[in-house]
Amino acid sequence: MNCLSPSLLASDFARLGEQVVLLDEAGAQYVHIDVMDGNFVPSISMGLPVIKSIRPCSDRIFDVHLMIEEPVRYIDDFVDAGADLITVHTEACGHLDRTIEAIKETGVLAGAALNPATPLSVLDYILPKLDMVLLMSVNPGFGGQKYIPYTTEKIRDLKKKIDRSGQQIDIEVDGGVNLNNVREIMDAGANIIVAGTAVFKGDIRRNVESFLKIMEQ
Ligand SMILES: O=C(CO)[C@@H](O)[C@H](O)COP(=O)(O)O
Repeated sequence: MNCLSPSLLASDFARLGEQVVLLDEAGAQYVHIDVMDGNFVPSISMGLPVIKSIRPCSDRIFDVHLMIEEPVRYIDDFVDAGADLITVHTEACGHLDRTIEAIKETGVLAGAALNPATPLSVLDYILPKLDMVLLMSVNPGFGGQKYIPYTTEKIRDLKKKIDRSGQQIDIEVDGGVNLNNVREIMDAGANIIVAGTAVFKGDIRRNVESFLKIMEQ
């Protein structure tokens, strides 16, 4: 299924709850929540209390992207706060298998994220355990960056790898996605689209509707 996951990093934090309701009403299927620790990535964004406070605003999938070192320490806390899908970075886990197992034990969906320059081979053995692979199409840490063009080839390669495995694993793409490049990204094989600036800049409802229209074609 094709899904839009607007990134709250680009939202108006003073009106966060309202904007989560608006995304839901406009039809976005996921809510993308970027958690940054100032260590794995340079920025510090939002964390557990924020997720807990917006959870009552929407029943949509809370897609929690952990850009933190050794996320295994906090899996239960993010599940308790309301995460439905937890994605950890392959580069941030000393023991990726243990971390993915810890997510799956809680019953929520498990994703692995790859920075732009990280090769797909890191997924070779772990792929069957994943519900989703997140390909970063910018270097993580900031919204509003430009899509890195070689990501499109990486999406195609990942799609082939997943098809060969015979499993149903989602491909999420995150960073610099807009109304002009989303079709190309989906044609390459992505089915979950993260968009921050392109959703929150201007008329949020109209932007979500425009994405959904292109994504259903
Ligand atoms: O994880 C990140 C950045 O680290 C992303 O989720 C961005 O927040 C996407 O923002 P845009 O590139 O769409 O503005």
